[in-house]
Amino acid sequence: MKEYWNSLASLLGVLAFFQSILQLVFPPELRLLSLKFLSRIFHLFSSYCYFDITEIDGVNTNELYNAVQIYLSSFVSLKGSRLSLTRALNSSATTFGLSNNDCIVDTFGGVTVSWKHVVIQRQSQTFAWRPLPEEKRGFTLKIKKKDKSLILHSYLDYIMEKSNEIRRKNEDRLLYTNSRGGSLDSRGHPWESVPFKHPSTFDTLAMNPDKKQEIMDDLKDFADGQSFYHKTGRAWKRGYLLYGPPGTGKSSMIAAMANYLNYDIFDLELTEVHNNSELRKLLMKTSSKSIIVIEDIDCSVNLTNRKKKNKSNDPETRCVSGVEDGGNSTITLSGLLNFTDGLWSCCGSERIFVFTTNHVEKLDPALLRSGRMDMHIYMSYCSYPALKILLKNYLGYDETDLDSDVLNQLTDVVDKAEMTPADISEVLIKNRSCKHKAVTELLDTMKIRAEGNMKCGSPRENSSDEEQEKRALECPKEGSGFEQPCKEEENEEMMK
Ligand SMILES: Nc1ncnc2c1ncn2[C@@H]1O[C@H](COP(=O)(O)OP(=O)(O)OP(=O)(O)O)[C@@H](O)[C@H]1O
Ligand SMILES: [Mg+2]
Repeated sequence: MKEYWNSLASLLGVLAFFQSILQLVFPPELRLLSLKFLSRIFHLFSSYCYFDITEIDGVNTNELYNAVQIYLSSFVSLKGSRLSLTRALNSSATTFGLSNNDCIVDTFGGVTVSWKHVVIQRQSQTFAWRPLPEEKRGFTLKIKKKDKSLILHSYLDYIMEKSNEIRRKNEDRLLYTNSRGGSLDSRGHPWESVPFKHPSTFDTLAMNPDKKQEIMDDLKDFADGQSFYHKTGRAWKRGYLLYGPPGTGKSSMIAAMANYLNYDIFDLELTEVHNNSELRKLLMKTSSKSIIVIEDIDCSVNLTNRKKKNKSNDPETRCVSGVEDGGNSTITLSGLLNFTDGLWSCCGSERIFVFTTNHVEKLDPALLRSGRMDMHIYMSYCSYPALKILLKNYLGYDETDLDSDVLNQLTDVVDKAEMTPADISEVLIKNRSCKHKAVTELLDTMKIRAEGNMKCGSPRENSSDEEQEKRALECPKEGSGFEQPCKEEENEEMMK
């Protein structure tokens, strides 16, 4: 060991000697080159090697940088002496980080490695497609040359895995939005995020318990299904279509799904996306273990002037939204389908697509076919089993807490009243300080609604939930978001 230090000291002495000679002999421009050359020689003899992990790799964010930061923050608070502390807006967790130029030592598989956080000021920008951060940040990993293969193969994978685990466990999950349109922030992200705090869970969701259990089982199977999807050659993704009247819990269901699986949510505002390539970029920037949501998909469809301009007979190339200007600034249905189904949909894994609509009959069947939307979930008006959940949630009431006569009346009227869980919640919240009053007022409201429905003829009288969807699938063009070109247009096409 002593010998080693002696030889290192003499090598450094030689380097210093050469440097002073260089300063005397060489002009300044050659000095830099010669120093680089000497440092190469030094590294050649050194038993260490170094890896730089920069925050931004070209134009993209370096996932490894983020992973290292999260991984180190999990134990840096115990080992480090000078730390940087951060807390995101609305976040409930404080994050520890290494300060500028500070080092920390870690061990993996009996091997010791050293991490250094390097922050340097970026030179003033002359021209850039997008503003870059003022600082250039990165980690330098220092390891012994002989440990290179262990560290590069196992340690970095371990860090990625560990950081994902930590992120899921400690960090608030995030709700992302693309409200900024397609523009990127200084770190190259098209999505903005806030901590996701929606309290809805499957316990609080009022719906038929069997249906609820079926959905929960399906989600669990999906989340645990890595090997199944791999074995069967399927992309590890799943699509759910939630449809039903307003206030029946579609958005609450999405929140419950995210809370159940511990996934982030990417809430895609389709009207902010200008064309297919922007849509693809947004998709590429979503992370694994996430739910990608398009709410009210029928309302994202802009039919203005579509008949005149869009003459394609192919339903999959019709315009979905945006202003048409020769095809460059529109999203086509095929673009949307590729988003959920095509090759690009497989960049990343373990992702769930959820579309919601109040009018399933307005959707193009291409969107509904299985493989795209694997499960169609009808969120219905409040049924008796769902009412029981609401009474438990808001009043703490079980069936046994209710008078048998009231119970019978509720059972009798609940379906006829066709009230949404949102309507019922309103009555219960308003009277929650007096439980008895809450129940009687709810019963009265239900009776009035049921009577009204009897008089006017309920829109649902002649069709069951499933029938509604079947009808929509059988004659999708009526009122569809993707109408057939009219006869005149068809003739024009044929003349060409
Ligand atoms: N099934 C349900 N279980 C529990 N609460 C519900 C349910 N449906 C609605 N609610 C209550 O009503 C409110 C509105 O529900 P939500 O936003 O989930 O409805 P939605 O179906 O998404 O409506 P829209 O079609 O207008 O988007 C929620 O805040 C929730 O408290
Ligand atoms: Mg909603």
